[in-house]
Amino acid sequence: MGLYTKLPDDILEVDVIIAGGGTAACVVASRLADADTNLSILIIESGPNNYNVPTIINPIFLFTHILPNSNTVIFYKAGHEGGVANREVVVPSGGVLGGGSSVNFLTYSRAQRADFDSWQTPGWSADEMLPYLKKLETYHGPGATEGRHGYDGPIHISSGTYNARRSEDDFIAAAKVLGYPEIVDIMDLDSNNGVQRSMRFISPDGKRQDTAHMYLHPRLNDGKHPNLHVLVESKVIRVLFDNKKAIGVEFQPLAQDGVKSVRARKMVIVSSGALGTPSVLERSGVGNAEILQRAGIDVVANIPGVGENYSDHHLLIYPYRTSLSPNETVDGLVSGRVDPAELIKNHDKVLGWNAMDITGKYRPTESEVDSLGPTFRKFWDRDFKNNQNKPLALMSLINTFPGDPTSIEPGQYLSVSAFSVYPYSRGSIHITGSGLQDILDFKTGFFADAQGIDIKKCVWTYKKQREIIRRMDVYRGEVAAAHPPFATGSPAACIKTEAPLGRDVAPLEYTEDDDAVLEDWLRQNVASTWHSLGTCKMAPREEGGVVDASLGVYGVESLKIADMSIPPLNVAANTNNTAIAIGEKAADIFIRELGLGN
Ligand SMILES: Cc1cc2nc3c(=O)[nH]c(=O)nc-3n(C[C@H](O)[C@H](O)[C@H](O)COP(=O)(O)OP(=O)(O)OC[C@H]3O[C@@H](n4cnc5c(N)ncnc54)[C@H](O)[C@@H]3O)c2cc1C
Repeated sequence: MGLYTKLPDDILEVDVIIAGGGTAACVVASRLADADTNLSILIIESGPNNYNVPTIINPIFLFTHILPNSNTVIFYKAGHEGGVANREVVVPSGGVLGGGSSVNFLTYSRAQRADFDSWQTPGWSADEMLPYLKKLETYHGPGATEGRHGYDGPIHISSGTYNARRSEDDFIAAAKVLGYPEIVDIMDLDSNNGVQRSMRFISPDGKRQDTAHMYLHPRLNDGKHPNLHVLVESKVIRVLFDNKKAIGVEFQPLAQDGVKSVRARKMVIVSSGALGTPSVLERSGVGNAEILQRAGIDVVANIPGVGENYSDHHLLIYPYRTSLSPNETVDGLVSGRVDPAELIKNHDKVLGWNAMDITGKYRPTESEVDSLGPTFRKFWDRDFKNNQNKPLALMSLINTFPGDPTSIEPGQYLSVSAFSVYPYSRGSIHITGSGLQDILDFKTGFFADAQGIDIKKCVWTYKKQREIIRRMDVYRGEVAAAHPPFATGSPAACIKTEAPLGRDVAPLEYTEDDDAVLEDWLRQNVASTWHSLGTCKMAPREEGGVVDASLGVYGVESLKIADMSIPPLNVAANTNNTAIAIGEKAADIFIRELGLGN
């Protein structure tokens, strides 16, 4: 099998090197390997191998990957930022073979039609991306709109082996009262403003559908791809150039002293993720000349867009007390009352669950827009009002308390993971020195937009999700410590209740003081949704672009980027599906340019 922790001495040169072995990279490598089995390909991944690791292949262990001692994610730490009450936000990102697809929360979510179209790049419109969205999947869900899904691709999309039907039905009924109907397939690019029973990156028999297991490992193991090589536990330092042509990479094996290098005859593809790719480029001399010179790097190409335009979604998770039973949440597992080894031994059906049974895309009513003030109204009218395809927020139902279980009474909890989309604020990530050990200058930009629109979106989202949950039969009050500290006596204050409030309960009223408390709390608590993107955007060079429509880096030759660095604008979706589709599209482009296959 061509998977190594130390590169064999006889591999000095290959045709194609892929720097990073994450979500998009595994797709690109596999499709290139199929197109020509003689093409030699080397993936270099900084994280460990993921093959058959129980916490990866069994969806239920999803939360373990973001624990502080995790060795499957990279924690990118930002500096102190005013928009987030001077906190240092930490953004986890995939850090294992398979990248984010191997550690993520497995929610299947597709971008909206308007999102791909907004990129305004030939070849990347929604109609042009649909074939790739279909090619990647075998869809087992209910499809409302004909022709929108694929039925013979590597990634199985299904509802998995388990769900908590009572809370699922309850949420759907509560959301309906507020004007958000159940939509059978909200992921068809065109549907919006409703809720769906979750489809997941889980096969019908309960296994995670990451791109390493579904694309790469089968080819490494089938004996038919002898020229496909994967080096793990080795970090790419930089791309090597001959004049302006990319001819290889320099890398640091984590368990060995000394820097190594390997040459690429035809192409180098950087696929280290939106937070990893910019530093690889900058250490190679491709980036903003001033930043490079400050870091002591010789400039190969002055491309000021590298590391700029960072965006994410703005996440808040709101927990609630419930009347659910132990088999309807994963609180037992998260708090250590359930033994994971027993679940595995018994092939328990719960292993194939991600504890998130509902997803949804939501827009405010016109009167809710008015309640957010005249500046918000101006932006809404300009960017959303007449484009019914664009939601303002996405929300998922999580069947657990996802924080520190010792901070709450043992019990059964529900949480809403709520994130606003299309952020106006932008951040950046840059190197400060030439080595891997030099800290990165990372700004998330969260809530930094001058007009304060991004925080208003989260104000609306907070109120909306709370109204839905208050109408659920299983609702028993908020977990007050994880909600804004509204004044005692305010109608908005958190409550405990022993009985449901009913679907027709009157909406909560928020005073100006409550709104101030809410905004302050949002700044202190907003977090990453792990949907980093945009740091090497695909756009004209004079508009801050880093790659062209064929993913070629401006100013140099034979250097490509294929990962979530390239979307110029954000998408109203969890981003894994878009990353895989980018991998599929990139592979087609590279196969054509390399003259492979037919
Ligand atoms: C905790 C978490 C939960 C998420 N939940 C969901 C979800 O439920 N649904 C959804 O749709 N999306 C989700 N996402 C987002 C989604 O998984 C990512 O957008 C997607 O995986 C990004 O793919 P990528 O190819 O751009 O980068 P990645 O998959 O992150 O791949 C980059 C790879 O490069 C490697 N690397 C970095 N630097 C170097 C270097 N210098 N040398 C060598 N290798 C390097 C990394 O280790 C990584 O494996 C989640 C992400 C995370 C982290």
